[in-house]
Amino acid sequence: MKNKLLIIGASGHGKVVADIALEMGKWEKVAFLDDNPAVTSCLGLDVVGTSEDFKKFIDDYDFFVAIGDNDIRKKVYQKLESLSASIPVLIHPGAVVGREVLIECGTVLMAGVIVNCNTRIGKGCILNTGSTVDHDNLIGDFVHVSPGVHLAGTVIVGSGSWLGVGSVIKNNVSICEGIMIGAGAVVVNDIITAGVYVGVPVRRVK
Ligand SMILES: CC(=O)SCCNC(=O)CCNC(=O)[C@H](O)C(C)(C)COP(=O)(O)OP(=O)(O)OC[C@H]1O[C@@H](n2cnc3c(N)ncnc32)[C@H](O)[C@@H]1OP(=O)(O)O
Repeated sequence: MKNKLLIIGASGHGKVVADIALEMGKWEKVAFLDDNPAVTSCLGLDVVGTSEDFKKFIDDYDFFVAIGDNDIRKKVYQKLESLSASIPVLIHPGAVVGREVLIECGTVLMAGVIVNCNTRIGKGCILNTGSTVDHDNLIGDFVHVSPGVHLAGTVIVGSGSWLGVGSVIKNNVSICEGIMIGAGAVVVNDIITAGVYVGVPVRRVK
C-alpha cells in the first residue's frame, strides 16, 4: 500500500469513492485521473491527468477504478493489474463486514453496506450504498450491486452482472454472468440466460 491514491473516473461515482477514501484516512493525498479535459477537480480534489497517464504514477500511488460501467471498469482494472499496480479495497467506516468474508482488490463497499459471514466478493465490484449481501454468497468479479439491493443467503451472482437499485434476490438463487436486473425487481428462481430482467417476479425483456 502507498500513501497516495489516484482514483480513475471523476464522475458522480468517483466522487463517492473519493469520499470513502477520505473517510478511511489512509492516504495523505487523493487525486483523480479523468479523460474529460473539462473536468479539472472533483470533490475539491485535483484531476492530475487522463487514464492514459497512469504509468507515470504507478510507483508512488495506489489506484482505484471508479467507473460505474462494469465492462469499462474491467478493462481499465485489467490494464492496471497487468502492470502490477497497487489496487486496494475501499470500505466505508459505516459498512459492516462479517467473519470469513473475502473481498478482492478494487472492490468498494459504500456507506451502510452489510456483508454477512462466509461470503466472497470478487475483484472490481461495487457494493453501493445500503446494499446487503447475506451469508454464503459468491459474488463474481466486476459486479455492481446498486443502492438498496438485498441478496439473501447462499446467492451466486456471475461476473459482470448489474443488480439494479432496490432489487431483491431470494436465498439459494444463482444468477449467471452478464445479467442486468432492473430497478425494484425480485428474483425468485435461477437465471441461466444472459439478458435484461425486470418486474416482480422477474421476466426477461431483452
Ligand atoms: C448511485 C446510482 O445511481 S447507481 C445506479 C442505479 N441504477 C439502476 O439501478 C438502473 C436500473 N435500470 C433499469 O431498471 C432499466 O430500466 C433497465 C436496465 C432494466 C432497462 O433499461 P433499457 O434496457 O433501456 O430498457 P427499456 O427502458 O427500453 O425498457 C424495456 C421494457 O422494460 C420496462 N422496464 C424497464 N425497467 C423496468 C423496471 N425496473 N421495472 C419494470 N419494468 C421495467 C419498460 O417499461 C419497457 O417495457 P415496455 O417494452 O412494455 O415499454
